[in-house]
Amino acid sequence: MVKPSVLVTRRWPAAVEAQLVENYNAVLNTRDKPMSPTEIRDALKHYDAVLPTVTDTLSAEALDVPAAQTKILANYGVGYSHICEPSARELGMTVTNTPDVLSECTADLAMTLLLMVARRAGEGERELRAGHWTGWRPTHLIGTKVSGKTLGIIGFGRIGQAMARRAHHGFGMKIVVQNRSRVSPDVLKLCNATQVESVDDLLPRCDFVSLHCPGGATNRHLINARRLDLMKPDAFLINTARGEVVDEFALIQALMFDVIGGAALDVFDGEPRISPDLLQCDKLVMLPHLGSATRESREAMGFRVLDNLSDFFAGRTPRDQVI
Ligand SMILES: NC(=O)c1ccc[n+]([C@@H]2O[C@H](COP(=O)([O-])OP(=O)(O)OC[C@H]3O[C@@H](n4cnc5c(N)ncnc54)[C@H](O)[C@@H]3O)[C@@H](O)[C@H]2O)c1
Ligand SMILES: O=C(O)[C@H](O)CO
Repeated sequence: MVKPSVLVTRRWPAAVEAQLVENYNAVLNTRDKPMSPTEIRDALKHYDAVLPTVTDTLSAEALDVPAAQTKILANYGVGYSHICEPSARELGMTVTNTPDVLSECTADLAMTLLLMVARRAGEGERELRAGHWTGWRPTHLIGTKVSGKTLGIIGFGRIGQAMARRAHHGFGMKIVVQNRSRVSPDVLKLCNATQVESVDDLLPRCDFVSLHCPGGATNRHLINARRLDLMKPDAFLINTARGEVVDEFALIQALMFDVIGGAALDVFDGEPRISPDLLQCDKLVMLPHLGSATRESREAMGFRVLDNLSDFFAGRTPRDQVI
């Protein structure tokens, strides 16, 4: 039997690549450079499966391929807002993602960012490495206590709940959540969380606000100038969701004019390009999209893609089918 042809758009962990090559007629991207829209369109014409990541833009334009050979986009990652849903549907393509296996590690990173921005860890490290540390003193780099404070979580799905567990059970934080749909009382009870009706209700109540909703057009600029204004002047914003969820221009203004206390970002609008103005903000911690970047999660994400592919090619519904 001819093995299905599979294109992998980036380097993946070695053990997963080895399995892909064994099971499929797989082409790996040994250059590890993001594919251009033309390369993506070309791939859709020639491969049975394309395995993209967040760095590939599968826009309406890229998916405008009349005689596509590709029947499945098996995404490496849980967020799939880089794939145009209506176009994928129109082409009859199946789309899968890799939930769960990265939730704990992404929540760890969100907590890392929360602690770093509250305790001014980035500023401290920059000062020390620049050789500007003059020694311990009572007024040096005074941060904010985390324990017992109120954390607002926008998007109470897998990662939002993992974040709440860390904050509540580890740091005694009070949890307030806002989610698109109603959260079951049993789930709220696990962290003694309160669900509010809207983002506008949540923001003024919180000392920290952490974003865990998907990106895409619907959530673009969910956090804008008006909503930043609703936050407490000493509150902190943490974003490990998607860059477009926050209006970066509004955030820069809010940081420059002390509208909020600080922010910590793992994701950026138009990444890896970073607005030069963000680099000037001292009260900002920035990491290069590291949420799921552990050996364990990245391998598990790859094996989850393999599971989805083997279901699909065996004629079964993949466990992680999202489109
Ligand atoms: N930084 C990283 O490396 C990294 C890693 C993994 C995931 N992510 C991002 O995190 C997102 C969440 O992942 P997940 O597995 O928790 O997804 P999930 O589907 O389990 O949870 C998302 C939740 O957000 C809710 N939601 C959607 N829009 C909302 C809105 N406007 N207001 C309030 N709630 C809203 C949904 O109802 C859902 O409960 C992904 O889509 C991805 O973009 C980032
Ligand atoms: O959505 C995801 O899974 C991350 O952003 C990339 O791993």
